[in-house]
Amino acid sequence: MINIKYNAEKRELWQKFQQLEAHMEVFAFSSSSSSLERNYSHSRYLAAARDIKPGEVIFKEAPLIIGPRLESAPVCLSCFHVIATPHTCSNCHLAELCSPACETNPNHAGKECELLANAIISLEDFQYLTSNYDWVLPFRIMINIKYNAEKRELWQKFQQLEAHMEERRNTWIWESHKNSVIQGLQNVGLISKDEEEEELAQKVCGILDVNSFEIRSPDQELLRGIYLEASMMSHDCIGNTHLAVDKDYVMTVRASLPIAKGEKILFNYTGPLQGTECRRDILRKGKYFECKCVRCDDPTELGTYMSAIRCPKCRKGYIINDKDQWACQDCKKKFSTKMIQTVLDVGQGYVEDANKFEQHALELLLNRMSTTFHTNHFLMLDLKQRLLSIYRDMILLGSNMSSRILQRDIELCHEVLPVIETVEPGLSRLRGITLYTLHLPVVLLANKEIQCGNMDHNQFLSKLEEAEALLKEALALLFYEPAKTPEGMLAIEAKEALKCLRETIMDVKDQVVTSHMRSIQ
Ligand SMILES: C[S@@+](CC[C@H](N)C(=O)[O-])C[C@H]1O[C@@H](n2cnc3c(N)ncnc32)[C@H](O)[C@@H]1O
Repeated sequence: MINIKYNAEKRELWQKFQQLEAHMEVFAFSSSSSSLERNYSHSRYLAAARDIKPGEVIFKEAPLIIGPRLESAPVCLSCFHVIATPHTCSNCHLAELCSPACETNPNHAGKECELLANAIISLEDFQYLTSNYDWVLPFRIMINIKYNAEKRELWQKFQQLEAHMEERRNTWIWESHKNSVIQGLQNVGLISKDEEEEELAQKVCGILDVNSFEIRSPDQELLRGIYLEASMMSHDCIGNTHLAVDKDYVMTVRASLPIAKGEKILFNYTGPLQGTECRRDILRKGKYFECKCVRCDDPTELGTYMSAIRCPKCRKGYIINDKDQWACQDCKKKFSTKMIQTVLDVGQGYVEDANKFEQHALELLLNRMSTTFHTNHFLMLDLKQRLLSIYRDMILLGSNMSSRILQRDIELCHEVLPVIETVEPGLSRLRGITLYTLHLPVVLLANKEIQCGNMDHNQFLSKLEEAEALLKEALALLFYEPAKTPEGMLAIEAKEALKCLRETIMDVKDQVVTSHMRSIQ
């Protein structure tokens, strides 16, 4: 300690010493379903301690800490509801809350409130602290975990999370945290201008950036939270887990696919419907590694062609990226990354502008973009998802939709389902939502057809049974969603819809039997 740690000249050696393995926590997370392992590069990961079936709970975990994201809308620092009418805490005169009742909420009351109350700050610092949220989570980690003797063990576990300090040092993110978070912590008197304290604060920021999970507040605003065990899951662009966070922010990690004993427990750190370049970029810039999973290694993205562009030369083939070279699969013409990026940027621009488009304009755009992009291209999937959500809302609001639009709704569902099944196989929230969405036009169209006399009772019955099978499958997938989340509420709706549909099916079956009896009398 005296020669290395407290010797400013040996800062680098102290850092190297600290990075040596101490085996502090090797068995700390071991449970009956998962164990903590290390790979050849000493990076830690979770592995199955036994064979795990889809739907089985691997572990449940409460967050170590939660707080607003770096660029959050104004949320109450106590209850995380979006602030409608701001209320400044009457004790610290700094924290923005949503009501006086939130002053006593333990998320803010106590040490945090006291420290902020005693901070001597300038008007400029005050303005910064009240209009930014980036300092809140590092601040909470420091006061609640680091400076809390009862949480020494948790602080040690937190400190052992990957921070990628060397990759981040002196980069834009390092400078940005220095000018915002670190200054914020200094302003409220939590850390001094000492180099070692700044280094520690940078480490806290790095750990938060690399390991936080995005979670949703009661009104769906995104927050970030640290889950010590869950953060040990490695990434794969095809995960084998299903994560759900309930209203108390407790996370349940279930197997989404069968996981054999010894296999890694994996979670997709990015979105399932993002293209390879985009996923790799997020992982490179935010998690500091190159993904080498089977999906990233396959230029066709497991046959989905989610990043493929139509070849402007032969107009038959698709341009895909094989080992950093974009080329048409058919005519073999090569294209520069710059040109592909330009095409993507233009497409991205159209999709962003389409944010407020209504259904007709979105359909036109989708049609226009289909001359450039593969039907499963991630930009096309984005538009298709938006259309599906518009059609779902129209049906649920009781709009009178034509048979043509209902057919189109069914067609879109059938276009996106195979992609979802490939990139998020097994227990998939997205598939559950899409199956629920699909059953609606199937029922409505069948009702229209029988009313117009285009369908007999047997055909009607078989369509209703098709919708019943879709709903049953949707329910089996949405069953794991915590109540009070949008997906949990959809699961309740799906359960009700299934009950009604089964009653209708019974009635129709009675009618079929009655008409059959009549016909033979
Ligand atoms: C949330 S942490 C996971 C736990 C971490 N391995 C540890 O030892 O603390 C994320 C970090 O793990 C590593 N990692 C996760 N998945 C990876 C993968 N598929 N390939 C390479 N590194 C990975 C990266 O360093 C990444 O920044």
